[in-house]
Amino acid sequence: MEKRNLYLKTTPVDEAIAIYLKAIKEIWSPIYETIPVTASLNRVTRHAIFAKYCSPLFNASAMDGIAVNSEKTIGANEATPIDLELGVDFKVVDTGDPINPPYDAVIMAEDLIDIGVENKVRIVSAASSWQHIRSIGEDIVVGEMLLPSNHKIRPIDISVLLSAGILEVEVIKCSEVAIFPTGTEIIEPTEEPKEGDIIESNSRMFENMITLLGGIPHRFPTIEDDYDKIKEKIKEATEKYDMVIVNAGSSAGTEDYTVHVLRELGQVLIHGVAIKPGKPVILAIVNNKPVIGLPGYPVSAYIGFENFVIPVINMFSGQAKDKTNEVEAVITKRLVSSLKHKEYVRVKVGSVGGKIVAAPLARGAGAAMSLVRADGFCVIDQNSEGVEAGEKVKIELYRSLQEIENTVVVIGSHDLILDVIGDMMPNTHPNTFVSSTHVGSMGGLMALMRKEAHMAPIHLLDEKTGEYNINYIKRMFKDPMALIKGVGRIQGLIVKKGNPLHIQGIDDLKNHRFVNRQRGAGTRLLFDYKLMEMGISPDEIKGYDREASTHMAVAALVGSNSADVGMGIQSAAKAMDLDFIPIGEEEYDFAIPQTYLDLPIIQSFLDVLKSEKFKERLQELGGYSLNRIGEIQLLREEV
Ligand SMILES: Nc1nc2c(c(=O)[nH]1)N[C@H]1C(S)=C(S)[C@@H](COP(=O)(O)OP(=O)(O)OC[C@H]3O[C@@H](n4cnc5c(N)ncnc54)[C@H](O)[C@@H]3O)O[C@H]1N2
Ligand code: MOO
Repeated sequence: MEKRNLYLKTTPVDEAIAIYLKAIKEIWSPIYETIPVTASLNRVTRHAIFAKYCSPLFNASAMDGIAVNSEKTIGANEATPIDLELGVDFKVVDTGDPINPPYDAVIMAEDLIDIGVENKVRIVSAASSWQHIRSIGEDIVVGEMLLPSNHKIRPIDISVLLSAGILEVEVIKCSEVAIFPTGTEIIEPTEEPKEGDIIESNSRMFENMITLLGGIPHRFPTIEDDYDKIKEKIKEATEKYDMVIVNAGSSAGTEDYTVHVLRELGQVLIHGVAIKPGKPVILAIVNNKPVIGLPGYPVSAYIGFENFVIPVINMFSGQAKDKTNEVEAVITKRLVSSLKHKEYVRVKVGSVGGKIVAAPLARGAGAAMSLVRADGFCVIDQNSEGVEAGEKVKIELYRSLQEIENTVVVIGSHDLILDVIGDMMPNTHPNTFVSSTHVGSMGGLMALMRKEAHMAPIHLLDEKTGEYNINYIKRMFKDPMALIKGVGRIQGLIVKKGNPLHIQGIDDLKNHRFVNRQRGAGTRLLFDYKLMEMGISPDEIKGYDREASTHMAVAALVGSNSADVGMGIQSAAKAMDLDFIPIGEEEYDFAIPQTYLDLPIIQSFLDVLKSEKFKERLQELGGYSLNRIGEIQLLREEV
């Protein structure tokens, strides 16, 4: 067997970065360059910059009107107006025109009275000297400091520098960063993937993160898992660039060569940091340049970049890391974390009834969508074993609090209609958003009880009455509740295209591989109801205990031949190009406390739900009936 890098010890995050930055400081000194001011946006000044010219450059009229000598206007009033003559007593000026002796004041055009005599105007109040004149140097005086050293240049700074006669500026050179994806399984996004292939995506993320930081990325083609090739490319890059990122191959796989190459070429200061995701980070110095190995999983790669690449680029550009926006929130789910690492849990954040709540998203290092969906991170310190549901936690937010407050928090059963509403809301009602988390109908009602959501989309069949939703809400809630009617959904069996196993109904499931929904999901209840009606025992269904958590997940399992059949909605089958056998129609509605009904964001949500455009989009998806959509049913009178 080939050699693996089994690393038993990981370094705490703060210690790792301190060791690394200290080592870089010893070998690095900043490089400067002089560039035109016009091209200096976001660059960082080396020295303080002082004005070469005054601004204004001369005494200038601040208004359109006439320039006068104020002495000649003394005594003017309604009873004793004064008439002034062009060329003798005044000169016509526009805003910005120079004002020179004998003139020392400007009267605005609208304060002049036309007396019908050519070249004459009348005034009925005196002008004070220097009125409506911007005097020389009023804004900027020669020699004044315009910008300090180590200042990041903004658009207004460029304008002021130019006004003060500065054409060039000495700035810190941008860091040029080489990026190397590695891995024999990695293909270009334009190639057709075969089994085992992974589409290259991380280097594009790094490239853009570097650009946002003001660096210059140089992204290279993927290097296959070949020791000598990796070695040659890294060595070459350290001769040309300020920093090198090597992606993947950082861990313990038999083809994870990065750390061995870096040990041969230079010095590996750290391999393995107490961070999750992101553990196998490598911090090295080769040829007096920092070389960072980031793990291959997208979330690990992102978090590794945030924690280790950003501090180095910021050090190079003399900048501190942007302060993260921190808020305190109540965590909606228990999070267990090991004392072995600091953990970055991605969360969705909402503001419900004056309380900020954070719902954890998928924790896997490969779950890139958790980063896309997240509003922030809940960072669990290395010395903490986790947090209990309902505990207060600190969240590093990367959306504004205002956006969070304008977001309808929807937790419950998933349906594609939530994605459609989420897509439409910000367009039809600017600055309003929908965030939806999928935990099944019962999970949604529980979240509503804990006041962690505004509404819960549910489809819960009462097995006794055959009625949907209402009884569950009445039974569970003391507070006055309402039901916003949603859609009728046709539920059925999702089977492969062409239905090769000739499945016609629940009767036919016995010999096939079934995939069920999770306990508490409405679809699961309907399935159990149907089994009961038909007198079939769950034991007779192969795969009854195999659970998927969304309709789309069920469809994906059938589509990939990992299951023969599953129960779900027609739109999921359609989206995956599968066949569908209808079993029954269910009511997918929104449970909501009555107190939230009048909130402006809920009103916007209702507007979208009732709009023609929304109905059109659902018709395109198919599988829905829309007779009562948007109707509000109050379930208990308010007390
Ligand atoms: N026995 C052990 N195995 C693993 C350990 C460990 O401690 N012992 N650590 C795990 C952890 S934690 C992580 S994180 C991963 C990181 O592994 P590598 O950095 O060596 O990365 P690969 O194995 O090459 O790839 C992981 C995954 O990411 C995909 N990938 C790689 N490059 C890209 C890219 N440019 N764009 C998109 N996706 C990429 C790759 O195909 C894999 O699926 O190791 C665990 N294993
Ligand atoms: O460090 Mo790995 O990223 O935890 O999965």
